[in-house]
Amino acid sequence: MTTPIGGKLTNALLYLDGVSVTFDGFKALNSLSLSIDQNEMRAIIGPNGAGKTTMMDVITGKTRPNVGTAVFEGDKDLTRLDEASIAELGIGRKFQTPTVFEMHTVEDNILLALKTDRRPFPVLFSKRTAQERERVDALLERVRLTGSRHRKAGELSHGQKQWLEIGMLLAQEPKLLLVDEPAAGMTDQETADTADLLREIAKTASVVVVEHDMVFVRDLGVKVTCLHEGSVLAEGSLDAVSSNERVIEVYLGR
Ligand SMILES: Nc1ncnc2c1ncn2[C@@H]1O[C@H](COP(=O)(O)OP(=O)(O)OP(=O)(O)O)[C@@H](O)[C@H]1O
Repeated sequence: MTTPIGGKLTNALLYLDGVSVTFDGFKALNSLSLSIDQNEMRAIIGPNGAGKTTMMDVITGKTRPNVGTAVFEGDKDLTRLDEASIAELGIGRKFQTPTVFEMHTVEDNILLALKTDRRPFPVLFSKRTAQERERVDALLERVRLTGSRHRKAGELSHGQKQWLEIGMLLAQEPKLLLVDEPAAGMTDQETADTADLLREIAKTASVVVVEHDMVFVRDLGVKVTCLHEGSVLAEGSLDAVSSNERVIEVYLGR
């Protein structure tokens, strides 16, 4: 463990140390240690079953580690908080499949996600404040959906639905955004736009992206962590990680 800094365990935004999760005797995470800085974007790669999803589950409180440290902002023990409290701290998670309100318009989806009274009736039928309108406009612009604001979310392309859901998560003003395989099923153009979008988001929040698409990971241009059998196999630039013999052996292939 590091020395406490001003009463905090670490200056990192997210700090995992020695985290293990065992399912029926099988170690899905095996003494995993990982640290994400403020405004850092990190790409997580690794073969199927490496523990990527389980790691996200630990961070969001869905799964409790058997042992280990998981701390947010230096002093918030994620292993003692439930999922709702962790979301409230500012940790947002984007699952692989987009979940938007298909029958509502794009802008109403964003409005529903704003950090205000989120019950559908007051949100959709009460008068919107000028401030809310401004926030919705800014979020739509950010996720490249201004031109589609009046369309039903169900009519959007797969890539646009992913952006809409990212916009809904941004409406919650996360400090850390966890994103699971955002490029899966996207066109090349959508994939490139998504890399741009995530880089923009990383100017104001930290982002952890789990991804198998190496072209996309290269485009992100960030530090990469390769997981294998529940712990970190290699970490560094994509060039360094992808030329690591063990990474080639267990993941990238020859
Ligand atoms: N609830 C569970 N019960 C039993 N085993 C589980 C459970 N969740 C995950 N596992 C096992 O733990 C290991 C790690 O799984 P995990 O889903 O975290 O890997 P992953 O890196 O996300 O893989 P993928 O790339 O396929 O999504 C796998 O072998 C998986 O079968």
